[in-house]
Amino acid sequence: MKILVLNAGSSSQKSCLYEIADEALPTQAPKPVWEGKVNWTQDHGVAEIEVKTAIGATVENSISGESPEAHLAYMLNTLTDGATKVINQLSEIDLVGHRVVHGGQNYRESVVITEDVKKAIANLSNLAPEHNPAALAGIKAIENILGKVIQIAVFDTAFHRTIPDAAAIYPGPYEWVEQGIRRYGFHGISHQYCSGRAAQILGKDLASLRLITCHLGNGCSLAAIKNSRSIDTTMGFTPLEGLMMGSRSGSIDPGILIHLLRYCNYSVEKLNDVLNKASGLRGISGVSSDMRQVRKAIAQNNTRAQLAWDMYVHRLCSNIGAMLASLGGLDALVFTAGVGENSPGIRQAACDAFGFLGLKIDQEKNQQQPVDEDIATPDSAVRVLVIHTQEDWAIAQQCWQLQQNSNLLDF
Ligand SMILES: Nc1ncnc2c1ncn2[C@@H]1O[C@H](COP(=O)(O)OP(=O)(O)O)[C@@H](O)[C@H]1O
Ligand SMILES: CC(=O)OP(=O)(O)O
Ligand SMILES: [Mg+2]
Repeated sequence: MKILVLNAGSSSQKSCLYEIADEALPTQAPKPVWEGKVNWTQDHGVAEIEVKTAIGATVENSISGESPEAHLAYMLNTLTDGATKVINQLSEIDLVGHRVVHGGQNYRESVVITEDVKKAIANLSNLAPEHNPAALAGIKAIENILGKVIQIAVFDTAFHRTIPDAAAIYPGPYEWVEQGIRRYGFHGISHQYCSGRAAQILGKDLASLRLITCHLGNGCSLAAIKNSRSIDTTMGFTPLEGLMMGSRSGSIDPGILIHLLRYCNYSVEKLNDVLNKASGLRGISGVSSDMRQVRKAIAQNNTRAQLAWDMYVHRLCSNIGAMLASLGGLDALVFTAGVGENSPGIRQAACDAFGFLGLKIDQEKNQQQPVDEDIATPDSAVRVLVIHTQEDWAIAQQCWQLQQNSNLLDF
């Protein structure tokens, strides 16, 4: 079965094609046969397109002008044409899976995308303005390019549906609960994938483990996982709550918002832009939202970059502490996503703060680009894992499973 996955971000569309046997899922993520990425981070209107295949063919191009949909069409065209051709026709694709960040109250599991589902994703765009519109654009582009193929939405909020009310409800007026103003949590596809992979690496039953998964990418969140379920997380009603992130503030005193609106001439739009795009590492360092650039600036004695690093670590540690309290103990701390997988310094700083638990990491292993590895010392009281998150594979698995359960392809 051929499953195409689209992972929409605010400034990129990543995509990959998996070929999976109809009979059974492999126990570990296979290499996608084809991977494509459209990046819109450069100048306005310029799309950088990168494509590679499992056998090493690549295509790189930048296109100026034309619509984002035309850019996606160009990327998908490389599936059937040129050096990266892996299939003869797009109609060979059986299912298309999409990462959809916000599923709200009604979508707690993966679903086949219908007109109603599209409307719901559009309505939830208010709550995930950087993410849901991009997913919807991907869904519409696929409709136009691939016609009637079955599309499936896999929600980042779904894994967190098990968070108990005491952790999920905000202490505002009770009407908020009735209006759906509660914590949903995000990065669920990644937190769930990493929890399963952690159990595999440790050779333990997932249900027996208490885990904290630290998804530290552009967006950052933690999840507390017990009995195979998410029981707490740091993101909330929107992906803005919790940790300090690349360009998002994470949690701040809501009184600041009232102050800015009342006395500082802020419009709601400006507030949204500042909190989502001009805060976090970027806002404090004044350098970049990218941890690599912040590190470089620190090496050049940039004091604001150092402050941004220190704040990031402080907030990471205090939130790990909060997850620890929800779990009542810890078997493994898991690091994943861009920063979690690639920054030994962040891992070291977070682990040092929990040395009092008897948690110890092997400094050498920590430095050596670990992938899906336990980097704790043999005598550490808590295991420490670095796991390469495979959101796209997790989405493909969900699509495969949904097809198995409901024979989608027989209709
Ligand atoms: N070698 C590295 N060292 C430190 N941080 C890194 C490194 N490589 C990537 N990153 C960080 O990872 C971030 C992107 O993480 P990623 O999980 O790919 O994000 P997303 O999927 O949210 O776009 C970058 O902004 C950068 O800060
Ligand atoms: C939900 C979220 O914050 O996603 P990302 O990290 O991809 O921006
Ligand atoms: Mg990501």
